[in-house]
Amino acid sequence: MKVDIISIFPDYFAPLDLSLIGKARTTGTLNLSVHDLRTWTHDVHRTVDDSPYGGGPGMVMRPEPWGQALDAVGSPGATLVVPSPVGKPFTQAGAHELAGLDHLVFACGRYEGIDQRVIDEAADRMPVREVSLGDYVLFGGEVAVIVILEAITRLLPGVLGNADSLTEESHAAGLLEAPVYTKPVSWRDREVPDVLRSGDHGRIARWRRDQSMLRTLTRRPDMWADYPPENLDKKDRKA
Ligand SMILES: N#Cc1c(-c2ccc3ccn(Cc4cccnc4)c3c2)n[nH]c1N
Repeated sequence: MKVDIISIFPDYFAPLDLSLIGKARTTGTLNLSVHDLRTWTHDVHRTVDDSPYGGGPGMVMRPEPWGQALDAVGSPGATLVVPSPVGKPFTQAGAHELAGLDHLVFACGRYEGIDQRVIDEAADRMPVREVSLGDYVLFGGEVAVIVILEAITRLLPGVLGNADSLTEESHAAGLLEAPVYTKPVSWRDREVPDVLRSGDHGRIARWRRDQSMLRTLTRRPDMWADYPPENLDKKDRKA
């Protein structure tokens, strides 16, 4: 997968050299490039923002640098992903959709956002996905791109050592994950549930499914209302 990120803070993405994303870059699974939007400015101050038409607080990102950046970085198979407070909520299903694409271009806005004409003009020549991480306001899109890119990269072939980690993932099945435990078996007078030490894999699977359902019911009634998701195999539908 080819990924290009355009930002006025390219150093924000230094963490993407670490851990499993860094390994995915080294192995070639992820072909990631980060670009400084100011590359496409031509004034001495390398200006990327200006005051908003119609007045109002803050500044807006100018369209010209973005237009030239997308011209330079885009490709016939590219999809533009724009983190935004007004975007569609980003979900695991959205991560799966993006993980199946060949080329993603992430546009990291700042200030009060990017001139709307950049999004509209881009949509005339490529798919555009405006996505939001949640109902809170960040300073810009960079943190969202790191989150989105991590969710996507986990789904790419060969990135997660144990492929079962993906197939057993509860979010994919519309539930929250069950609690996890490791050694020691007793810690500060708290014991690992006996079932997890029973060696009875069927019983363990049922316990984990029950815990996932209980957590989802009590913590995420919105998810519970949609459970089971349409995409769930019939074999997984039994309680
Ligand atoms: N994804 C996502 C986001 C953002 C987000 C993303 C991109 C930009 C670019 C600029 N801002 C700041 C800003 C813009 C408009 C009004 N108020 C503040 C951003 C916020 N905030 N919250 C999320 N879940």
